[in-house]
Amino acid sequence: MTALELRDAVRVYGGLRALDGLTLAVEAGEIHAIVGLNGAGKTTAMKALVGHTRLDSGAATILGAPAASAGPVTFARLGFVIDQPFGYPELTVRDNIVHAARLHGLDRHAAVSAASSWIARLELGPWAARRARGLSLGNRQRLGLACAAAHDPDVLILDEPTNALDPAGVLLLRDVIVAAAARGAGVLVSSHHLDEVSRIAHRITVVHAGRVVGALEPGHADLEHRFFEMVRAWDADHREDALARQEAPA
Ligand SMILES: Nc1ncnc2c1ncn2[C@@H]1O[C@H](COP(=O)(O)OP(=O)(O)OP(=O)(O)O)[C@@H](O)[C@H]1O
Repeated sequence: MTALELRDAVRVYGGLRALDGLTLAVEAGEIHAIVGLNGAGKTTAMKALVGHTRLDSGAATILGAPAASAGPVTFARLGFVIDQPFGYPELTVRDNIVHAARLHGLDRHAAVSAASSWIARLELGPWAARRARGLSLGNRQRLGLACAAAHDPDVLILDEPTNALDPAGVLLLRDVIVAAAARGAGVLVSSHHLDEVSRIAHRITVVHAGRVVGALEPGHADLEHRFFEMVRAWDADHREDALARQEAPA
């Protein structure tokens, strides 16, 4: 089953085509990584998939439902961290996870139990009773992951989840992603760390200038080199588009 799909997605901000005909899909049980330079369109693609930005044309679907009009039943099956990790600053780490799980449909007992197990799993124990506003960036990222994943979603979307994580956090995150896919969830993850995505992704798609410009083979040597080759080849073939992107008004 297709967990997520963007088809011919176009999103224009001012004069800039943040998405310019982007098409990609994530199947159930699949880890699909998107990689690209700053400004390539990765976050915009994810926002379109969760209905946080509208498309000018094309389609975005979650579990077969149009993303823009997906209701609570669909959203209860989705978990995501896009841009800022989720977390109410005034709530404790534990209460944040409980509330996130409740918002995703778990009853109180299941939510409390999920919070305890995710605090242990992401090694957040020392901070469980602290308010989120006092957390370090890395621990906020761990909390955001727990809030996105504590209800065992069928679809998980993670935008650069390793950003602020220490090496222990990266290992924990890797386990969460691999385990989610192993139980059948579709996972879409964006990253600048080709080595990291190469370890876990089933598919790596290169996004550039708001579109798909190629795919990298996970586990293959010298992914950076191949990545830059693809990006430069596109720029060379589309000099005017590349220049227009640099000069587009903000
Ligand atoms: N709300 C907005 N208003 C105007 N322009 C925007 C907006 N959101 C994104 N953009 C522009 O759209 C383009 C794609 O941005 P996006 O955040 O999707 O890139 P990205 O691939 O996630 O980049 P990064 O790796 O830096 O996070 C960029 O040029 C960005 O400046």
